[in-house]
Amino acid sequence: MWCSRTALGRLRRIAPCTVTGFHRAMSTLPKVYVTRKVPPDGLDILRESGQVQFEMWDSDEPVPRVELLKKVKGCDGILCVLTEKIDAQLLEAAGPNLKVVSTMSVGFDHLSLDDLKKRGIRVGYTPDVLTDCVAELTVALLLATSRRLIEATHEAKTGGWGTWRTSWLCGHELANSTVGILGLGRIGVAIAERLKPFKVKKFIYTDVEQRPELANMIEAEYVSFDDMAKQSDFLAVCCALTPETHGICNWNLFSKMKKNAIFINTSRGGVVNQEDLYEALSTGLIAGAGLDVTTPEPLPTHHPLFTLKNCAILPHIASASYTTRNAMSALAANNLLAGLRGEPMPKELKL
Ligand SMILES: O=C(O)[C@H](O)CO
Repeated sequence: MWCSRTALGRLRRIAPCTVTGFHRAMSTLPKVYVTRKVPPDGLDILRESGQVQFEMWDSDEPVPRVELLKKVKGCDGILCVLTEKIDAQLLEAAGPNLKVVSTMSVGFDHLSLDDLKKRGIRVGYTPDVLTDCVAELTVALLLATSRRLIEATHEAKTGGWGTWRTSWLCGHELANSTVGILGLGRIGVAIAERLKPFKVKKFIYTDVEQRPELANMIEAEYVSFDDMAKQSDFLAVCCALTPETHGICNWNLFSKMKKNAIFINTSRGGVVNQEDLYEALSTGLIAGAGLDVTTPEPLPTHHPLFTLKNCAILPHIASASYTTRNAMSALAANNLLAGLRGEPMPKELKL
């Protein structure tokens, strides 16, 4: 249950899947469209601010594109989630009033930054508030993959559990291992901090440049991309999806990795070439993969990756705790309001 002082019931429902703020009648206030039912803390902030009139797509399903294009017309601000493409077409539909786009996500690959910049539209996002939650899930996924937990519970439930056997369901342990981090930021550091007590021998990282301040926090050594591939027993992908990182985890990477290596991705599916990953997993080139993100999402149930025992797939839940999702919605609302007031946002993306 969401931790909230204000339930959606306190908002006025005017049509299926649409909720408006109390201030809608005061038509001089900036107009905002909220593209998804967001957790209550953010809604409370918008409503109690008295600074905006807002309308929300009151559903857990994405707003249809046609509806979205209609609804953003004339808006001063948009509060969106990662499933909405904020591109030239949408900005054109919104028109010249649009000043702020606030996304309830740390990732921003769904935003066309060039088009936003060209139009002088400011962008808010939600880093930091989800770091602990994402790091926690990444560690859980890494352990579930390396110790084959999903396979093991399946065996136990479906009669595969015979007598105790010497090498049945053996996996790989963290003690004395080398953990590689692809893209060292706040989340990479938080993952390493959580893994350290498991007696990891060495942390290494690679990035477009060295990050000494962050690296010092976890005593991580900077290595080249190839060396990270060659040395890592566990490789955690933590980089943002950009044109530079698109498909960066491909055959070139997997073919250099150790046979016992475990590949973990909780960033974006687009950084991985999934055909190459399938090949690497199915031929034993690497030992296993844990994915919280895929392309597309949802990944169709007939996708070949689902047939592999050594591939654990989660439905993009890294930030899914009640506390974190509420904090993300509150930060997204505060970013939006600050942007509309023309003030610095708590977390603004520099364009
Ligand atoms: O970008 C984000 O915020 C995550 O992927 C979803 O929590």
